[in-house]
Amino acid sequence: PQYDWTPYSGTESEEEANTFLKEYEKTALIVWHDYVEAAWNYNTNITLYNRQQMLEKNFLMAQHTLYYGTKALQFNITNFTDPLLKRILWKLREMERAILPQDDLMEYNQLLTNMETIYNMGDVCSEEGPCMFLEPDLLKVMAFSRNYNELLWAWQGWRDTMGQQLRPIYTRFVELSNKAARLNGHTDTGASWRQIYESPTLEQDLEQLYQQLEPLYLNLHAYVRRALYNYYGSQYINLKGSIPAHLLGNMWGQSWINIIDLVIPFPLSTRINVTMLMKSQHWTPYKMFEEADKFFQSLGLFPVLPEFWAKSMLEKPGDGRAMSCQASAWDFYDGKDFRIKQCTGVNMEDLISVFHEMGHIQYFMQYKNLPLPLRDGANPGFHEAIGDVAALSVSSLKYLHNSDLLINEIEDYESEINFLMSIALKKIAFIPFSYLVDQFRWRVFDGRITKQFYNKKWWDLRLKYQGLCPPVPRSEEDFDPGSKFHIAGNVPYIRYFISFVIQFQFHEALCQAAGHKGPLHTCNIYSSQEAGKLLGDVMKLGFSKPWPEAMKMITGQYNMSAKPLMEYFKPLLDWLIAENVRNEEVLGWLISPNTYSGSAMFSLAEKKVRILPLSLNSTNTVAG
Ligand SMILES: C[C@H](N[C@H](C(=O)O)[C@@H]1CCCN1C(=O)[C@@H](N)CC(=O)O)C(=O)N1CCC[C@H]1C(=O)O
Ligand SMILES: [Zn+2]
Repeated sequence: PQYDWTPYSGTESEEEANTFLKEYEKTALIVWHDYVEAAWNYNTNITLYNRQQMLEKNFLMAQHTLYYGTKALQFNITNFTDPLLKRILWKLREMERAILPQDDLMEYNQLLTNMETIYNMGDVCSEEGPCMFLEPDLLKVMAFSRNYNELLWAWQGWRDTMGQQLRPIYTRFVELSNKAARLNGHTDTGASWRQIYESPTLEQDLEQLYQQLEPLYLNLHAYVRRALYNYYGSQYINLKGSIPAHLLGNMWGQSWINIIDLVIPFPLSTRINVTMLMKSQHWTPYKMFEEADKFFQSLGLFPVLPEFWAKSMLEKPGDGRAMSCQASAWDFYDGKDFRIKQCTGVNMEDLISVFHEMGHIQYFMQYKNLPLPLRDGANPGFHEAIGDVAALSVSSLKYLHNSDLLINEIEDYESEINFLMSIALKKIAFIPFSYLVDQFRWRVFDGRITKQFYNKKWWDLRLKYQGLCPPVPRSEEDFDPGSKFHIAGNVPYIRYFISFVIQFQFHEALCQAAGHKGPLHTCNIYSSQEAGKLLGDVMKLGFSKPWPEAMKMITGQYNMSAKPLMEYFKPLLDWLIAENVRNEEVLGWLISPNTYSGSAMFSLAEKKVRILPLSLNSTNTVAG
């Protein structure tokens, strides 16, 4: 497109603004599609050529964003009446990196692509055997090894590979990111990330939700710490302390589902081993995606389109190419091309991931006819929640039984607790992690965390919220946050914390619409058109209304609430409290002096042990 930089007078009418938006839309569709296509080619096949193409297309897209964003600023929208027109112009004004001077923009994109490339091509090598990539090799070790030192090898190896390389790049990246944020009128990048939620009390609201959920986490943490103590012994586990971060079955300790064999409450009762049944029934990745597609159709929602099956990458190709295996969903903004890239394995954890990604695809399809700037979730947490809401039904014993993924299901108390534990190991364990990632980044962006303390502050937050500690001393030569995809790839993370809270609100509302009777955790909304309509109507809104209105459409209330989540896990919390009382557990962990090698930093010893009134029904916490 040719850019005519003559400024508007500021007296333009709404009609002229609408003409402007039509031109914007026509050109944006082309420029965005070209960029997404190039990004897809790079992420599915990392070569120098594909990387160069992606950088070029990103640069062209940035020029387009800068031109139309600058023009959008010249309209005097205060006297406009059309709310949608005002909302779209408001959205266009946020130009993010495109506002940077060209050399800064080039550097910004180089830094970001370097971090992504390092992350996607990172591997850990040892004397014997081939080098291991993160996915699936190292993730398999973290999930299935029960050898303390083998787990440490994978955990430390990945951080050694990632940390030292990413630290200098990330430090410079933060500077440029903040420069762009300030040019866009924000104080820093974190402020511009939070603005999308349109809520002046966002941080307080989130802290309040966290406080409500903390007792659930503290009880799960104490119970799992006991189980790990029983397995690994007292020389590795301190029953009053934090848990070594590499023993939870996951590279980041964000989901504990893989150690269910060590923590299952009633080992002799119904053991859900969906993975084993999927393999014995010869499931394939393709069938896993078909299962998810069928689920959404059963709700009266859209089936995925032919392009999805033709153009997605549902398995890692066997040709040894370098690619990003982090599962992701892609909107090509042409109303028919929507894809998923996932290195899918035939197992339950990946089936849940399939539903998560297919939730994004469903959202893309539902809002595909909206003006481009409104093709987004009501807020990013909404986009993350859709697939997980479906997965809550799919994980239910009823659904698993109907799809022959569960045999001899006995609906007794013990199998109920076993079931709730399996869900809690994913959902409750994730709460503190998903909360702390952007607590860290907001502070890095606003300067409360300065670059010489990146790693210490990261571990302070990991200790404070997750009650995890590094199994070996860490120093400021390391950059452990960089071991996580979303930090290397600069993808905000608070959206997942929000999703994990609101998905239970959605689940409760959809179960009610589906006429479900009985405890929330037994609900399965499969084939409920009523539930599907609620969800579909909200997705069709896209970003056209502030998210509290979308929230009200589904749940009848405007705000986020932890109640449905607490309600869902109530039977488990009661069991956990009783179990922890019986074992005389100390809830919480010592915030002991952390010794850091290298720069020999010491943090002040805060002897803060949380002692909870362990009465059976109170779940409030009192800081000791
Ligand atoms: C496995 C999942 N992959 C992300 C997702 O699906 O959100 C990918 C990578 C980052 C963004 N993304 C997208 O696909 C976006 N295009 C979606 C959109 O359109 O907004 C992921 O990273 N998850 C899921 C649970 C927590 C987190 C994790 O694994 O830590
Ligand atoms: Zn997602």
